[in-house]
Amino acid sequence: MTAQVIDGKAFAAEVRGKVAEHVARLKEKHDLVPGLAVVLVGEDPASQVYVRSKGKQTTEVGMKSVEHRLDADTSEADLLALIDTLNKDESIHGILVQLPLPKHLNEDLVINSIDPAKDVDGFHISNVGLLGTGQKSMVPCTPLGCLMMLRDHHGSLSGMNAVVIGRSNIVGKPMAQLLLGDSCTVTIAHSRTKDLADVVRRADIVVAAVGRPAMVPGDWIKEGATVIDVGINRIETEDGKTRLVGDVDYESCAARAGAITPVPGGVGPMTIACLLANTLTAACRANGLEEPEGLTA
Ligand SMILES: Nc1nc(=O)c2c([nH]1)NC[C@@H]1CN(c3ccc(C(=O)N[C@@H](CCC(=O)O)C(=O)O)cc3)C=[N+]21
Repeated sequence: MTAQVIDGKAFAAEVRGKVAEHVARLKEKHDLVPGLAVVLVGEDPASQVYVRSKGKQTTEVGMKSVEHRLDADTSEADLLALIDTLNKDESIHGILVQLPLPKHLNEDLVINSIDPAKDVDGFHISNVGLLGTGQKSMVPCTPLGCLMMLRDHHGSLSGMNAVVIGRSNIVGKPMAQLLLGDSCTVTIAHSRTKDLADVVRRADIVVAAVGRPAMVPGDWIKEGATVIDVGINRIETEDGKTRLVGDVDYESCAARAGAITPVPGGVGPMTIACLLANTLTAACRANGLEEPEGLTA
């Protein structure tokens, strides 16, 4: 079998098209422009990749984009003061603080100071609790993007065996919650999981989110399974250049899977599209307006 390639780049463009349409309607009918503020502290390289396309795409769909770049040695008090200002700013509906933060800043404290209604990353403890209990929340962008691709490919996910490799708060855990919400039988595997190969071999859906280049070989994949590769690892090639690879060994996994997301061009673009979708959702909720369909969990 050769896997169908799930084109995240094309799907993300479709999602952005829907967002743009809805944004245009909000502007026309309600004179409302959704606004997204991104706060970047210091110069983490992974965050740079992300910020590059993000501001451009935000304005492309007709939303307001604000960027706050702070020095790496910014104090916690100063960062909290900025978040407080953004919380109170009615033109801002979404606030994203780029992670990781420099070590002297308490990440949990900072994230939990964001107004949960503006927490477009879905990382605030209130949103985590709402998602975990099946209530309306802001859903983390990467898992939301993965869910959209899975729903698009399969229709219903009900009863499928899903294995999530990775237990991070930003991908693994919320991904598992979303799959559970769609009635999958969910296993969360991680670095200490015994017989990981056998666990993965049972999966109809494999979501790899560990951050280790090509750590899932093709012979772990059940024939016909769907493989969602969340990893974005920059590795050095023999000729001294760098290249992006995922957490799964693409060639060997594609040879066995029914469908697979590539890296780049898979989950990454969907993450940004979902950030825009979440900002739109937040703006609608803040104004008591109908939410866009198919852009939330
Ligand atoms: N609070 C917070 N929320 C985040 O969502 C967040 C963050 N902090 N910090 C940094 C990471 C990184 N991240 C990426 C998203 C999309 C691509 C993406 O679109 N990648 C392209 C490739 C880009 C390239 O070519 O270098 C792709 O996979 O096709 C990459 C990285 C979001 N992050």
